[in-house]
This record gives sequence, C-alpha cells and structure tokens, in this order.
Amino acid sequence: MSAELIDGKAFAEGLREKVGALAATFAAKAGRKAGLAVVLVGEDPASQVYVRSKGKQTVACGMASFEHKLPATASEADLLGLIEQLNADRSVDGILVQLPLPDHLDEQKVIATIAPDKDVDGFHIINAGRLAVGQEGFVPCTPLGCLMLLKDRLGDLSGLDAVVIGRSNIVGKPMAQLLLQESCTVTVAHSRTKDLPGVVRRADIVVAAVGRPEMVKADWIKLGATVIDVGINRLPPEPGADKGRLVGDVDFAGVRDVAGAITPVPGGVGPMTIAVLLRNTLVAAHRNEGVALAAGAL
Ligand SMILES: Nc1nc2c(c(=O)[nH]1)N[C@@H](CN(C=O)c1ccc(C(=O)N[C@@H](CCC(=O)O)C(=O)O)cc1)CN2
Repeated sequence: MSAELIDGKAFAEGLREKVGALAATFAAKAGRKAGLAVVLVGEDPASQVYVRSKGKQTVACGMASFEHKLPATASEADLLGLIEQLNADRSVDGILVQLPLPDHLDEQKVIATIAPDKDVDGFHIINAGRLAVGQEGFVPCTPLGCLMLLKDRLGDLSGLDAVVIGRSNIVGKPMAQLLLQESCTVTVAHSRTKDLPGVVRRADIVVAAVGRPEMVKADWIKLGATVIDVGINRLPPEPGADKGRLVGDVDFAGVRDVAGAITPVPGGVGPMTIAVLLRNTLVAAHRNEGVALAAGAL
C-alpha cells in the first residue's frame, strides 16, 4: 500500500484564488484594499525568504503589503513603538511579527502589544483564549491549514482518534483545540510521553510538530491513518552539495507504505501557512470595516 499524497501546494493555490476573488469584492465595497503589515527584525535567512514570500503573495491576491524591517540590534521600545503605530493605522488590517525574534526581545511582550483584532497570526493570548472557549477570533495559520487539509481528505472528523505530537503555543496546542472542536478524541504527546510509539499507534490522525527530523517511524502508524507532517528540517549537506535535504518530522519513505494519506515535505503543510495568513487578513479586513463575508466563504 502506498499512501495518498495530500498536496498542500495545490490546496494553498486554490485558497489563494478564493482570497483573491473576495479581496477584489472587499476593495470595491470598502473603497480600499485589505492590508497586511509584516515586521522582520534582523537578518535570519529563512525569515527573510518567508517575509518576501508573504509580501509577494499578499500583493498577488490584490491586498496591500506593508513591510517593516528593523536591524537585529533594534530595541524593544523601537519594536513596540512600531507595533503601536500599526495598531492605530486604519489601512492595516493584519499585523505579523516574523518569528523567531533575536534573543534580547521578549516574544510574549511583543505579541501582547499587537491589537488582538489585527493579530492575524492568532498568537495573542486573547485569540488563544477565544479558540479555547470556541469564540470567533484568529486561529494560528499552520494548525488551521492542517485542519483544512484534514477536512478536505476525511470530511467529518467526529469520533476519530487524533494524536498531536508537540505542545507548542503556535502549533501543538491550537491544533489540539481545533481537533477537539471537530469532536475528535485528542491526545497531545510530547517529550515526556511514555511509550510514544504505542500512543501514536492508536491514532486515526497523526499531526507531527516536534521539530525532530524523521522521528515518526512506520511502525508507529496504524494502517490507513492520515499523517500530517508540520516539521521543516534541513539535514546536513551530503558531501559535494551546498545545501542539505529538507525533511519533515515523519520518516516519509517508511510511513507512506503504512498510512492512508500523508503530507509531503516540502509541498504539504508549509504552503498552507501563508495561504491561511492571507485568508485571516481578509477576514480581519471585513471585521474592521463591518463588511459582511458569507459564512464558510473561506
Ligand atoms: N509570525 C510567524 N512566524 C513564523 C511562522 C508563522 O506562522 N508566523 N511560521 C514559520 C515560518 N513560516 C511562516 O512564517 C513558513 C514556514 C514554511 C513555509 C513553506 O512554505 N515551506 C515550504 C518549504 C520552504 C523551503 O524550501 O524552505 C514547504 O514546506 O513546502 C512557509 C511559511 C516560523 N515563523
């Protein structure tokens, strides 16, 4: 048996098309484009690539992109001051501070400064709380993207056993909340979980978000399970190569023979992150302007 590949790249493309069409309607109704401000502190090469990509895709969807780059030496006061300015700017619907931040900046304080209704990353504790109690807010992009892929593949998730490996605020915890909302039976496994392979083996749905290359092995997976790989890990380069291979948290070559469906890395969950960010920005714009967005349109 070879698992069906869940094509996140194609799904993300479809989502961006929908966002683009609805962004045009929004601009006509509101008399302005929806706007996303992205803040990058420092020169981390991967972050630079992601920020460039966010800017390009925002513009391609017919929304306004505002890019703010601060040096790695920027003070907390500089960064918080910029966020306050963006909070007050009516042309900005969504604000995102690219993570990770340089060590001298307090990530929690920075996120807490973003106005919750412009927090399109869904990282603010107000949005985490809204998600926990099932209120409308913003849901972090990567787990929401995973949920979209799961529902597209499986339809109704009700009653399924789901294991989320990893308990980060950005992926693991919100992923567990989303699956619980879909009436899954959810287990959050982590570095202290006893008999992790045994726990994972019970799951109809496995979401791996630990940041450890190829950790989840074929003999951990129940036959036919759906496996979502959130990991993006660069292996050391092979002799003669300048870059190492990109792999997920799942041993793809082994697991694909056991699973029913699996996301590849690259081309699985990663592209969904930015597509959902654009979706969240457009939702924010509708809320900020009091323009209705048809339920389930995005
Ligand atoms: N403020 C935020 N910071 C970070 C987030 C986030 O959601 N908000 N997520 C990640 C980085 N990220 C977006 O910011 C991101 C990661 C990966 C991809 C992606 O498309 N990956 C490709 C592979 C890319 C490659 O070749 O390196 C894939 O998986 O196919 C998009 C966005 C951390 N920071």
